[in-house]
Amino acid sequence: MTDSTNGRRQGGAERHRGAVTLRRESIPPSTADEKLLDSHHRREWKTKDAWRALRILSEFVEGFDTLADLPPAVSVFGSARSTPESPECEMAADLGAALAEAGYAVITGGGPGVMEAANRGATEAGGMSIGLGIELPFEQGINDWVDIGIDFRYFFVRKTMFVKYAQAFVVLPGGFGTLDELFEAITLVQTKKVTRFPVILMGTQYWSGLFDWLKGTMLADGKISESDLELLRLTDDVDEAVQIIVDADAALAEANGKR
Ligand SMILES: C/C(=C\CNc1ncnc2c1ncn2[C@@H]1O[C@H](COP(=O)(O)O)[C@@H](O)[C@H]1O)CO
Repeated sequence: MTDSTNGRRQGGAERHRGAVTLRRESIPPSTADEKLLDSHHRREWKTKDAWRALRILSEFVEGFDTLADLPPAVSVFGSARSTPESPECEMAADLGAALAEAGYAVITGGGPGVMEAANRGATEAGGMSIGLGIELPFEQGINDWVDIGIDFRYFFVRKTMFVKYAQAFVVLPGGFGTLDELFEAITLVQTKKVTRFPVILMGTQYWSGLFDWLKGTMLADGKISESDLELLRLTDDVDEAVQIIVDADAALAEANGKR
């Protein structure tokens, strides 16, 4: 690690474990998630897992405590690898700004690519920008456009926060991580574990192959129903995406008022 001209160390690899920041030789070879889920270390189950449960609990407490006062929010997902000039990052920045202007906080994974673009759009438009980071072997730290950032050790604790504090999910082009978040959300809505809320796919060309497969194979083979497919909305239009969310909010408020 070299020293920069202002006397501060240049940034290098960094790992975040809850409140703890680890650098250089202190970075462990594995993550907390890996240690929890690894079935090769059976002998640790008796001695370590009970303590891990307390750590998991503390992550829930930290998340609930920090996010409890958020205004209505939308979780935005997408690739960690997209470059700032990519069409999906431009769309994410526009979306972040439009959501902020409509009064929604924007929640992302706090990483680079689409996440950073959405956080940037929200911040530049004067909105609230949230980043829920995750400890990963190749993590890059929470992006600079996040106003409130939390670093999680455990994926499942972080995912609870994405769902609990969001009025809607918007999913832009991405890889496995994005698909995981998309299908978790849609499964929670399908099984009525959460109140029906919009799950919007943006980047119609990117998603069309998947959508066609869901319709032509999954639906055709009876593995999902027509109403399940209708849970997904597709658009490239930022204003339409925001309108879907606003309308769903209004419908929910009316339904709650009638109860
Ligand atoms: C891959 C690189 C950095 C990874 N950093 C991440 N930081 C925060 N959140 C992440 C990161 N990588 C994945 N995620 C989560 O999954 C989704 C994106 O995954 P995908 O596989 O790229 O689609 C995203 O929404 C995050 O919640 C260095 O380039």
